[in-house]
Amino acid sequence: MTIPEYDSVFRKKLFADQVALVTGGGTGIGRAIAHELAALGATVVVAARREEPLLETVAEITEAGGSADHVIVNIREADDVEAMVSAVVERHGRLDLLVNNAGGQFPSPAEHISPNGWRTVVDLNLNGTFLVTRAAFNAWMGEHGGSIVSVVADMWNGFPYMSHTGAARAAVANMTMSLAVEWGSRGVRVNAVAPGTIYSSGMSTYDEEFQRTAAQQSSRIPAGRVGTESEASAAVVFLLSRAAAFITGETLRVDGGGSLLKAPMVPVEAHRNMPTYEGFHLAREIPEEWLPQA
Ligand SMILES: CCCCCCCCCCC/C=C/C(=O)SCCNC(=O)CCNC(=O)[C@H](O)C(C)(C)COP(=O)(O)OP(=O)(O)OC[C@H]1O[C@@H](n2cnc3c(N)ncnc32)[C@H](O)[C@@H]1OP(=O)(O)O
Ligand SMILES: NC(=O)C1=CN([C@@H]2O[C@H](COP(=O)(O)OP(=O)(O)OC[C@H]3O[C@@H](n4cnc5c(N)ncnc54)[C@H](OP(=O)(O)O)[C@@H]3O)[C@@H](O)[C@H]2O)C=CC1
Repeated sequence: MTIPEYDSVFRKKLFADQVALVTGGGTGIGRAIAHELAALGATVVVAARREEPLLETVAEITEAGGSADHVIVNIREADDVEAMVSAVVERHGRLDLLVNNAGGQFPSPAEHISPNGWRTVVDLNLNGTFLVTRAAFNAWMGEHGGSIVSVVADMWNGFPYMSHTGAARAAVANMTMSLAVEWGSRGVRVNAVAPGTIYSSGMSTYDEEFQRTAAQQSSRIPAGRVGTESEASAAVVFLLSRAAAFITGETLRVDGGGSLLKAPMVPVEAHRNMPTYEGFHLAREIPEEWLPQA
């Protein structure tokens, strides 16, 4: 099958002569970002643990007329990360753009997350993101400038049943602000994109029940639907580009307005387990009909 070039809204040579590293670039949102950057002239290196999806994405980009390459990495391993960034700079001579897109988690009530499960998700989404960011700065960007975008998540009102990832992504948003301040004088911009529910290929890594819950999110999104991989990619590409030259330390929500609603992602079970406080004996008692009905 012939692969058409990515139909980006941005202009063709926006990233000509620039080198981009996209972690998790073999699948889903990362793959869309890799395609879009390549269509806009960047040489793109995609990196992840599984080689097959990386090879497929590289082949697609090459077929579409772009320039791409891959590196195998586990971003949770500091040595792997150093080797990845060194390989990019050795092979391509520079590293202008970094997209920290690799990430993931599993749904679970907090009390059932094992210590190792918590550590694994925090290691991947927070520590891994830091390791890659630090390596890119030390190997190239600290001296030559650059632009970094990390993919986080809609965690502003907490992330029930994915509390590990909520904590890790909030920490990345905070780290984004710190690094924007520390590295501004080195010509490095640091931003993040927070997707809401995106119908990405990553959704099929979850079981049917989770996917059903995710599909039902449309009713609590002002846009009336979930998002596409391209919609997440466009926001990342904008923040990487010169059009965002005066934006740093920002986390841009790409969620169709979903994070503005107070409605929880999962309903609260009806219960009467939260005792009231009445410090004043003349205070009104909440009447029966205002309490949850069985
Ligand atoms: C019902 C909930 C709310 C619904 C809301 C709907 C709204 C949708 C919003 C969607 C937002 C986010 C979307 C996405 O991010 S899309 C997809 C991104 N991709 C992924 O998430 C990839 C899938 N996940 C994983 O690959 C893994 O979860 C992980 C990232 C953790 C990588 O695991 P790894 O293979 O390295 O880890 P191990 O298998 O070795 O396990 C390490 C410890 O973690 C425990 N674990 C792993 N999976 C689970 C599980 N499903 N449940 C419980 N525990 C798990 C595992 O047992 C290990 O711990 P122990 O050693 O103690 O056993
Ligand atoms: N889809 C959605 O609704 C949302 C997605 N996100 C986030 O967006 C990002 C992209 O997700 P999406 O495209 O949907 O899902 P995918 O599961 O397709 O993407 C996750 C990517 O991360 C890579 N990855 C995972 N662990 C590691 C690791 N230890 N080292 C290197 N690479 C790793 C995976 O490749 P491999 O397994 O080969 O290593 C995969 O390519 C993720 O961070 C995700 O959590 C955030 C909010 C909502």
